[in-house]
Amino acid sequence: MSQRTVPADIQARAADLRERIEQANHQYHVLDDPTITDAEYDRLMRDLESLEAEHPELQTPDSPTRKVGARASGGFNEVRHAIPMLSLNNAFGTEGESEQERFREVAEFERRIEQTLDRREPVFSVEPKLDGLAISLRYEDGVFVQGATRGDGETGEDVTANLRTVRAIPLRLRGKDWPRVLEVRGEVIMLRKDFEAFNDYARKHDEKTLANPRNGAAGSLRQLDPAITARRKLSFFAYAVGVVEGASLPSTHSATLQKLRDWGFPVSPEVGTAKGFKGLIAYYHRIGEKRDALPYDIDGVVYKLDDYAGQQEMGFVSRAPRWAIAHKFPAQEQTTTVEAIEIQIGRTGAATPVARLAPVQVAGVTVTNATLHNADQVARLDVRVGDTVIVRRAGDVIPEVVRVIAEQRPAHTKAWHMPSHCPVCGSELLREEGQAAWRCSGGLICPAQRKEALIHFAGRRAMDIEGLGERFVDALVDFGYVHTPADLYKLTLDDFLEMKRRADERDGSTPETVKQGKVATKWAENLIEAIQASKRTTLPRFLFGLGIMHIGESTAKTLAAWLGRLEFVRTTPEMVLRVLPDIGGEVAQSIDGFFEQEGNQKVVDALLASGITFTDEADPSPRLRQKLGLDVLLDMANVPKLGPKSTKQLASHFGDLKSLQDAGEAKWITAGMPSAAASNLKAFLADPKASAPLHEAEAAMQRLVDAIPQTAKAQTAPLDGQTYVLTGTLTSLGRDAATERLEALGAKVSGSVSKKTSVVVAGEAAGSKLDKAKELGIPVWDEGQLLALLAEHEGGA
Ligand SMILES: NC(=O)c1ccc[n+]([C@@H]2O[C@H](COP(=O)([O-])OP(=O)(O)OC[C@H]3O[C@@H](n4cnc5c(N)ncnc54)[C@H](O)[C@@H]3O)[C@@H](O)[C@H]2O)c1
Ligand SMILES: [Zn+2]
Repeated sequence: MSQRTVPADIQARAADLRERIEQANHQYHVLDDPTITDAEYDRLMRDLESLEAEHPELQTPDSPTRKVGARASGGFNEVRHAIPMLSLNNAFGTEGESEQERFREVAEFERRIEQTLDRREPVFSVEPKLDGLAISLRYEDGVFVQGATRGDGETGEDVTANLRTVRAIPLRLRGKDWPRVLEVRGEVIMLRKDFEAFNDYARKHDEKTLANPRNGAAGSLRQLDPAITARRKLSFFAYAVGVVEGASLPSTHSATLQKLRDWGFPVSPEVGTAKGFKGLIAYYHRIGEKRDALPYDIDGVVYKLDDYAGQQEMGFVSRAPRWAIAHKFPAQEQTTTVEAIEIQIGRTGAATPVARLAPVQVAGVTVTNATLHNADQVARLDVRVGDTVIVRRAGDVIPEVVRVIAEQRPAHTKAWHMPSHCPVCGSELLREEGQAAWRCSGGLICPAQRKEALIHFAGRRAMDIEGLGERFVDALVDFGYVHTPADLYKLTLDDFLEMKRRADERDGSTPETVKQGKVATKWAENLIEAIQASKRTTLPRFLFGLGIMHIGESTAKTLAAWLGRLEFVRTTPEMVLRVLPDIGGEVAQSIDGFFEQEGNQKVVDALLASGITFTDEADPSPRLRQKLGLDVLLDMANVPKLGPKSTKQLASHFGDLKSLQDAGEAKWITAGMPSAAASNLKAFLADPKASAPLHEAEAAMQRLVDAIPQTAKAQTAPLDGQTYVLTGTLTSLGRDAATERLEALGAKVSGSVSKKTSVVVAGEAAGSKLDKAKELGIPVWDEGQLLALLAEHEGGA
């Protein structure tokens, strides 16, 4: 056999390439789950092609170099294509001086057509090469009857039901002059924005993400349940026709595309015509520059000889026409290795894991970092330092790691975990329940969050410093005038004028001070006045302004209402904070953690030293007495077998921890405690590590109770346990004031109506909440009724 003339190692290489290509084809075309990048696939294919060219004896009719796609077996009916759906030959750029050299393959393609047809500078249809899935749509008497995938070019899959859910595909043709039978070919794609939206959702809900839009399109179209296809937004562009019966088409491809537009098919607006090699390359550059801004992924452009007579004459090779070629762009996905996984802290404190990569060219740009989005995504992909990964860069989206190539993982890698502390400021990283994102808790002291923290601090609902907007905060921080909110109170008129001058200079605008002389200092005087005025504030505003994680306005109010003074908010340990209403473990931990941080303590001290005073500081609420005590402490201890009944008994017998401990096990049992629980409690108290927080909590409780004036009765607030919902415009009171006053009386104010709502107060133009209230039979009041309630109780408080 002639094969014997080919050296064994070459034969082995060809066999190896074929196997790898077949495997990749199966992954890509049948499973919609590629394991190598297109760039790598193209390299394998090129290697095989050149081996086969050098050793023609190696060529076999079933070589992947001669085949189109793959025959799928996905549970769909088969559709035979009367006219085969072919592939395209590819042209890649190479190194070279002139464009003729760099685009040698395109030049050869064009020259060959010139020579064969004996025509100078033929006209081509030039089109973006959409990166999706080729399909064929059959229309009979103007009605869509069948749609199929390309498959192996001869036989595809019947995906009619799924295609009917793609909006861009007309179910009925427009106009009248269409052929009785018309087959339209084109690409089903997923727009980048739909792809991003799909993945955003998946990452938030801890579901599998799509690797890229082409995968999204192919995977979605080949779902057995059309409802799933309908939910994934797919788009379509037409670029060719197949079978045509009962009418003749124009004589050129470009005129046919115009007809398709008239009949209601979307054709890419980037499609045009060009003359000769120069025209082709000009188009390539033009679309290349536009590539990032296009709403969809393209992996190149396609040049097609425009007139059908010429196409006929050029004919076909095994798997592709000779009258067309795909000119590829640099690939949007490449493989590289992960050198480190680091954390980046955003303006709002969000911690994003970022992969540091061995530098790699992706879509024409050197990429050294890629986002991993969030900790869940790292876990889902199981990205590790040392891994070989596929990186994708498309459009203006930041490059991202889309998958790990598991087979190439080196030995001894370790799974990655979110670090416990912020790399910028050292504060703890915390995660909100049910949220994918981790955040740095060092709001005030974290340089990464400085600007956002200042804007929050100065905000209307916090310290309310009018006029201190984003632009000034940017400048104050960038030029080093302000590091923490406390620095604001030290700023002088000269600081502001100087800062503004530099900001204007940086923005390239003419400084107003120069333009208008003295008058222009008024704004700075006003700002300083606003800063000084903000010193007289309320405790909830101040607490909210500190930007402690999880502390919204309402939690700030709860803290102030129960603990009374900043001093107590600062010193009450987590365990005790938890007994306050609506303050769960996470919130308590966050408050405690914040005030334990030395940097935060310094900032708060500096703020107080600058003269901040609270108009509403008060004694701790007398209601606290009921919430504190030995029974509550023992509850916190979580001693096994110690139920609420024994806790109560012990508390009433012994009063505090010390008396309890002094009394000893025997007396506890006499006091009614089960012996098993007693020995557990004994062990607990004997272990200083376990019981220390309890002692600390008891001391904090004592401080609070001591601060409650002896005369104050342990009264409950008049509206305790009631929930109000405010809706519409409250004209005489305003919603904020109404909320504040209701809460001061012990009521809860909620944003949504539920069965637990006591009353809905409806102002002007109240909307859906009113309907909901009626539906649930909840009393609806007007503003007058609310005012009457407030007057009744506020007088007596
Ligand atoms: N990563 C992998 O494992 C893997 C495996 C197999 C194939 N692939 C990718 O697929 C390519 C080969 O697949 P192929 O045979 O479909 O070839 P192709 O994608 O290079 O070219 C043919 C296809 O281009 C598409 N196309 C887009 N715009 C077009 C237009 N305006 N006019 C005509 N066609 C247009 C059609 O779907 C057509 O079928 C490879 O180069 C590689 O990029 C990747
Ligand atoms: Zn930080």
